[in-house]
Amino acid sequence: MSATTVQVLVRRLDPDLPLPGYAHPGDAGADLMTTVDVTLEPGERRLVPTGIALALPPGFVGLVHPRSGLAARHGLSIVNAPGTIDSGYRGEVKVLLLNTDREAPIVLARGDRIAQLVIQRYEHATFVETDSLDDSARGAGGYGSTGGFAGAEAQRSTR
Ligand SMILES: O=c1ccn([C@H]2C[C@H](O)[C@@H](COP(=O)(O)OP(=O)(O)OP(=O)(O)O)O2)c(=O)[nH]1
Ligand SMILES: [Mg+2]
Repeated sequence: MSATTVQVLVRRLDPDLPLPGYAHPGDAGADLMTTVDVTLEPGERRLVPTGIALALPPGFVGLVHPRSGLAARHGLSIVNAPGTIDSGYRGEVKVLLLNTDREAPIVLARGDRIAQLVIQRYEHATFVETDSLDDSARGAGGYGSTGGFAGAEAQRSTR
């Protein structure tokens, strides 16, 4: 079964690059490209233009996610992952890339696919103030209250 589709108007600010596209029919993310050549030194971050501006319909949000292949192979990430593209935003979509590698620079060329845009529906809440919240199984437990990973437990027991 394929996903439902929503029409999104796109301005190509850089007409020589293609529209965002899905690599496979079942993919959640449409790949975004850099319009510029960029070299990120180890630890460096850079706001990179994608050459597109969107008009997402009301009730939809665009989330800019890293690409896992570039993350695994080169350490390329996104500082604010996932970036939020509001439906009212008409400016250029940009990606705040980060080279997490400690040693190697990451060299990107114009047209390289640097991130992926996931388009989702969202809800707006009405925030209703109250003095007490109902009980739940989790309660106020968080930040590792259910345990960590095996290595962390082993480290603790040897201290
Ligand atoms: O990765 C991103 C994140 C955001 N934006 C654009 C679209 C978004 O609608 C706008 C504002 O983003 P956000 O609300 O995350 O940033 P802010 O720091 O809260 O800025 P603002 O005060 O403009 O809301 O910036 C991008 O192009 N790429
Ligand atoms: Mg904001």
